[in-house]
Amino acid sequence: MDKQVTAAVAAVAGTRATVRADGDRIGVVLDATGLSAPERDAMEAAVKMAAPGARVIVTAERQARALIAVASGKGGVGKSTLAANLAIGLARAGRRVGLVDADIYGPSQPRLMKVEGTRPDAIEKQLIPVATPHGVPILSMGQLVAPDQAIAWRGPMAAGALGQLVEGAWGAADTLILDLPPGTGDVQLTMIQKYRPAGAVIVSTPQDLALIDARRAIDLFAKAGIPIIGLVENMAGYACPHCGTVSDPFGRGGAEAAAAELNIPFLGRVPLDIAIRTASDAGEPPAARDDDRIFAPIAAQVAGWLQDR
Ligand SMILES: Nc1ncnc2c1ncn2[C@@H]1O[C@H](COP(=O)(O)OP(=O)(O)OP(=O)(O)O)[C@@H](O)[C@H]1O
Repeated sequence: MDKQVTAAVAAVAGTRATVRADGDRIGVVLDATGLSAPERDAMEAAVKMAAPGARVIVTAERQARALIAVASGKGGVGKSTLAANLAIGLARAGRRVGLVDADIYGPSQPRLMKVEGTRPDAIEKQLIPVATPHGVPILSMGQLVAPDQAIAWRGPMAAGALGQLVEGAWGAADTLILDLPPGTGDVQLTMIQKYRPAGAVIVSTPQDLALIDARRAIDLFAKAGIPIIGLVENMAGYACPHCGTVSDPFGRGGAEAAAAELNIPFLGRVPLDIAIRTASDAGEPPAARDDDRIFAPIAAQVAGWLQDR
């Protein structure tokens, strides 16, 4: 296909346009979801200019897009790591996934997804998600502010910026993973109420304290009427970097027992493994590897949940 035409169309319509061969003509499918009639007409005209003679089809159905919140009761438990790996795992399981990094206090998805330093373009103020090498486009708070700038936003500002991310030009994505800020304060509650995720995945470490925090996170979703998809126990057991043996310095089974007690599904354990940290820091989350046996089963359960709901 004519690469120049594809590039010219992308320049005016971003990810809203899909260019394909249509017999001996070129066909462009334009997703006008969310555009006003004048905006849609203007974009259609621009695409026709960019691809003279092409058949342009404008679609505007609302995508049935499921938003999945990844949350934790406190910071540093591996919520962002899980969100990145879950997004990649779901994409590998056949879903069209986008990743929204709403962690205003420590947006780390650009690094995890290997697009550090990128900034999203915008069309008519709508942000265009940034493609990543892992097949999961992202929009991150980290792309909207300088990396070393402390983000101490008040609730309404944070919610406004998050709106721009969630309402980006996600095109055909059927699933959005939302990496929430840690904690259970007003910022989180506002976000949950405003964007009403289809379900939530809670991340906790095995320690009692983290579990108490996790219970608070579960409570927050329960209050808002959002179903809990399940609990993931991170840093569960220590994987020896030399022999691979997993030991349990913090005990074993606490999170699983807590999940049973709270009547929510237990989605699995992720060991504390230096390889997970180094791979994630290098922008190569383990879920992107064919031999991943840790995140794939967790993603499969979330995919199953999405299918059955
Ligand atoms: N299972 C694991 N094994 C080893 N290191 C891990 C594991 N999970 C997360 N980490 C590391 O722990 C650190 C914190 O993880 P991460 O940023 O995902 O946590 P978070 O809960 O999102 O934190 P924050 O509160 O800053 O948003 C990172 O350096 C990450 O690479």
